[in-house]
Amino acid sequence: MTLHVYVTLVTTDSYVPGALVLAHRLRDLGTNKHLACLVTPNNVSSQAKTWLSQCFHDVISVDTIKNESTTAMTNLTLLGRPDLIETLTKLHVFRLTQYDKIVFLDADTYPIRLIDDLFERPSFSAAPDIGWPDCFNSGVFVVEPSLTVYSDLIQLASKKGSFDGGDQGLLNTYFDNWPETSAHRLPFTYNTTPSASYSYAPAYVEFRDKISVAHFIGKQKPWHYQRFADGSVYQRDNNKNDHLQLWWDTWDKHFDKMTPAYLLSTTRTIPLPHYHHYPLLSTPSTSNHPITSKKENVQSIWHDITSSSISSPDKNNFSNFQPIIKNQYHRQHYHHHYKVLEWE
Ligand SMILES: O=c1ccn([C@@H]2O[C@H](COP(=O)(O)OP(=O)(O)O[C@H]3O[C@H](CO)[C@@H](O)[C@H](O)[C@H]3O)[C@@H](O)[C@H]2O)c(=O)[nH]1
Ligand SMILES: [Mn+2]
Repeated sequence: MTLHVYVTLVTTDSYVPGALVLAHRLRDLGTNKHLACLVTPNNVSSQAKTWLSQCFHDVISVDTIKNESTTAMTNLTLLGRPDLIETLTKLHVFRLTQYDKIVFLDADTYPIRLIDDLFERPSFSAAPDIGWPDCFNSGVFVVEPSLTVYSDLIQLASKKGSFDGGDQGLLNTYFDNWPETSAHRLPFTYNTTPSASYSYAPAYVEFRDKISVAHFIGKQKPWHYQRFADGSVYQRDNNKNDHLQLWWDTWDKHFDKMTPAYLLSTTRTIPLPHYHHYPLLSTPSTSNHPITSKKENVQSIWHDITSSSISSPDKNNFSNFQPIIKNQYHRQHYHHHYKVLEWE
């Protein structure tokens, strides 16, 4: 029997919510395939591993592959994602020869429909990247593991490095004939990046019903969003993204009201999705809004939080709010991030 497996990767606790929702969603869509999650020993807590092992058939511990060269750091800075220093760990997927065929999915992907047909695609298949369609995006790919390819990739990483500092640059250098081989080119609907949909909005409207996988690329992940008391996701931009709501619907389906609180009380290291128990603190406006460019405004929001009359059992547990403000602030004003953290 051929062993077909969906594989994802978690190198930090901060991506655990993504992996949990992904596994549940794949099952909700009716797949009978095996589900596996790669985890690294350093930044994934044992609490997180327990949760993952309840959702995945296999939780496989792998070494961190860190790209610490100066060039890698420069390239990742160019990409605006210095946090992706460990994504070469994804290369371990190539050496999972205990499986015959793998559909790899980033922890920030969300299947819209059953995608088992991907296992019929040849190795190596991937979909174009929205930023440079002659490169593939490495958040979704189909592969037959091979130790030779794995060691070639490791060698390439140490000799030549990755042009973006992450796995995507390296894989595109290795599979450099990909843009010319149509059999290996998955439709963009298998790796649609709604967070970047502004680049061709009319196409997004025209083809949205054909989307198979949404991929929330970039710094802002679905589990970072605030929600209104009715559970709807709070989105600032006019470019509203329905997929975000679907992601949260899956979260709500599988994790009851008490789950996040329970998790937070047992470990404070997993930044779990912000539960909608908390209403938004203020109506969006330029002067009094969580997303603000001024330190003073952040301070005033902090004051709103600490003195608010919101009645919630966790009213005094302000640490629940803190990550949200950090994240929103980070997204808008990346360069001030560390200053703000210090200030907090
Ligand atoms: O702190 C981290 C960072 C990454 N990951 C894992 O690595 C994946 C890639 O990181 P992600 O934040 O999803 O990157 P993207 O925003 O999707 O950026 C692009 O660039 C990355 C680096 O080349 C590629 O890995 C992605 O597939 C590609 O879409 C995640 O989904 C997780 O599975 C973690 O577990 N913890
Ligand atoms: Mn991703």
